[in-house]
Amino acid sequence: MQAKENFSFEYCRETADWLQARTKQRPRIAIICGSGLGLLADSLKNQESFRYTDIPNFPHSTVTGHDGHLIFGELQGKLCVCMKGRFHMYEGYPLWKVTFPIRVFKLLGIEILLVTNAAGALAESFHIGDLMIIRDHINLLGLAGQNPLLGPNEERFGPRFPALSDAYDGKIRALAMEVARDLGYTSFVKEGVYCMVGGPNFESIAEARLLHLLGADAVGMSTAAEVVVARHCGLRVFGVSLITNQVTKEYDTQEHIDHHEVLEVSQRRASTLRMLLTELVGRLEWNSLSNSDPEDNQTAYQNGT
Ligand SMILES: O=P(O)(O)O[C@H]1O[C@H](CO)[C@@H](O)[C@H]1O
Ligand SMILES: Nc1nc2[nH]cnc2c(=O)[nH]1
Repeated sequence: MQAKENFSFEYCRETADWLQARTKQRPRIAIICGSGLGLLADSLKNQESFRYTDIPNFPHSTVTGHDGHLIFGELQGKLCVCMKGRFHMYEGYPLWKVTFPIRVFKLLGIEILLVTNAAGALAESFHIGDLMIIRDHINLLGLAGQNPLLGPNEERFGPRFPALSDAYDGKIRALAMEVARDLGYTSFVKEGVYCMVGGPNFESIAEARLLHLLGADAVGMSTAAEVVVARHCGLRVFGVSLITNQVTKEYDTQEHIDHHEVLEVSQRRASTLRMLLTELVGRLEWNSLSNSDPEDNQTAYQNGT
């Protein structure tokens, strides 16, 4: 149990206010770029960029492939805020800090969170370079008691006991599949279950076999904790994993995954992932996804109000 430090509403508010005092952009979509996947952030138009080290209360990126900038801008005419680099528990951050930006996003008016990550394949049918739309997750840390929502519940964000049975938005997943079909991506866009482990080591053979037996199709060291916090505060979530490696499940192999290989594949496939997400963002229709009207915020920004 965290004793002293934790999320507080005021702490998140301070960060959100700091950002809103420095940009007139009022996005409703937030995107988290996984390892080596920052290309998407670079393609935002009318960018306003903030270094994590300058943002009050924000953790700092320490991992190669996680640049450490929060970028506001437009994608397909829609205002977005993009984390070019995320935080992981293995960096030494408690999970409430790993997921701190999600609650800041909520206070910024974000309604939809798009998460990306690099992940290793456990399913035999997955290949390096595939994109896995996340249907569900196994939050291994959460099951073991390491949850970002530990501690007193902040009712202004959400309920004590949030449901997670519909964590990954069905409508957005269906739309993404439609986009994949239209782009001719169906041969390498799959759906599956992502498992979050703590890292930083990659899996032993026995661990890989266990995770596969548990129903995981891909494994990584992020995302599920972010999604727990996002769902707690009512954000709609879409997630996609880029399969950067096969997780070894056999003892007679000489293969050894390393982070350079993960980054090499991420960077090689980043433009494909960017295409899928750009097209998806372009097709997100607020009316069919939520009850509120995005025009309010878009107009406010365009008028400079
Ligand atoms: O999940 P993202 O941030 O994409 O990064 C993945 O890549 C790193 C391992 O190479 C780990 O941090 C793993 O979680
Ligand atoms: N835990 C884990 N994280 C990854 N991130 C990218 N590939 C992997 C992997 O094989 N295992």
